[in-house]
Amino acid sequence: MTKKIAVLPGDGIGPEIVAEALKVLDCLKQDFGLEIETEQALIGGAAYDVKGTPLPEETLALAKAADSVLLGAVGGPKWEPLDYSVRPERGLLGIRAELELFANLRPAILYPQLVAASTLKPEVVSGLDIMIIRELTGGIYFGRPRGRRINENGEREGFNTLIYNESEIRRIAHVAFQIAQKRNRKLCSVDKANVLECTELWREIVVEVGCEYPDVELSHMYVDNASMQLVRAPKQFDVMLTDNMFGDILSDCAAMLTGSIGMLPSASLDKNGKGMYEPIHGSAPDIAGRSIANPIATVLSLAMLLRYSFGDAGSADRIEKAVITALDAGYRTADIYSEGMTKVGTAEMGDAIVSALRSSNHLS
Ligand SMILES: NC(=O)c1ccc[n+]([C@@H]2O[C@H](COP(=O)([O-])OP(=O)(O)OC[C@H]3O[C@@H](n4cnc5c(N)ncnc54)[C@H](O)[C@@H]3O)[C@@H](O)[C@H]2O)c1
Ligand SMILES: CC(C)[C@H](C(=O)O)[C@@H](O)C(=O)O
Ligand SMILES: [Mg+2]
Repeated sequence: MTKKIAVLPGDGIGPEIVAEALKVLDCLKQDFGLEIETEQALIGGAAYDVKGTPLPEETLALAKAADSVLLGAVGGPKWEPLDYSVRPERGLLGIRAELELFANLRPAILYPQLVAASTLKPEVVSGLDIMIIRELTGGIYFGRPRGRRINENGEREGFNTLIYNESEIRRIAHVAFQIAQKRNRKLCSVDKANVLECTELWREIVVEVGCEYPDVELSHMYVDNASMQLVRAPKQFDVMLTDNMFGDILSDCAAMLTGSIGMLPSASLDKNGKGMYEPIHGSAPDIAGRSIANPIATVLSLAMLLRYSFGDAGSADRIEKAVITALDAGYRTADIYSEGMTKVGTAEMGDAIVSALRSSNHLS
């Protein structure tokens, strides 16, 4: 049966990078017979400009009705003067919450072709393959009360609430342990249990859930140390489990170990495995409209979509191999460029991936 993907390009570089992922999808449909239909809708700044809201009702309805969602990126200085409630990022947080996408999987893999682009020395980083599991619908991002007020001294105050209940921690911990079981049976839970009660509870629950997975070696690390260890000796990690805000920060940090933030895809899943897929980076306003953004994170997000939401590991593998072939051929967008390589723009990188995909069909 034909499956449907809701495509939400967003703003900034979002439409540029999503266009390349759609080229890859078209190739899979034409050359490999995939039966998938797509429908686009507005989100973020693009939606605000037309509809006055970053998450129009019809976008949410489409996302709910579709089998899966592919998203580009949202946000930028153009919308920063707006009230927080209608900023582009609100659209993204809103759709994550509405679809109950609590499990965010952010794999950080260093392709051998990009060792020179990593910020770390080859011997420290070669072979890097980490899976960061980030809780996505709770914690300080969503905790209440939140807001701004004038305090008793007449000063302005801003406040947010870091809150997790037991079941929220338990369900993301189960996801992390199950992923660890399929990988190298090593899980590091990252928290700030030495200071914050909320993450003290996090650690307690993770230990409890861990009793159900005796085959997984569980360790704990404070987030400040974890960020240092990530850039000192990242290969000590296999699966990392952490909360919403720490996961946001640690995944950007891990991205640079792989050469660029333009390389990291993500899957955000609900309890039934329905998901939304997006690169971990933002709308990159500094390079938007110049056709130089790296589309690989978005193309790899499409691969994750096919693997996790549609159970099509074959097509996902094909896309990942095509990315490797394009890198092998020396194509590099500016963010991953190193001497001797061929510098290309967003569309040329997409074309190189599509042509690698096509040739893999002729070879098979
Ligand atoms: N998922 C999302 O939609 C998402 C994620 C992060 C940030 N944002 C939003 O994006 C806006 C810009 O945020 P920011 O500048 O802090 O982070 P950003 O990730 O957009 O950009 C950070 C830096 O990385 C570069 N970069 C990002 N993606 C790239 C790509 N594919 N290829 C090459 N270079 C790339 C940018 O040019 C910039 O120099 C903000 O409004 C922020 O809230 C959105
Ligand atoms: C834009 C923002 C709301 C978002 C987040 O903090 O979750 C982004 O940084 C991400 O990593 O997906
Ligand atoms: Mg982020």
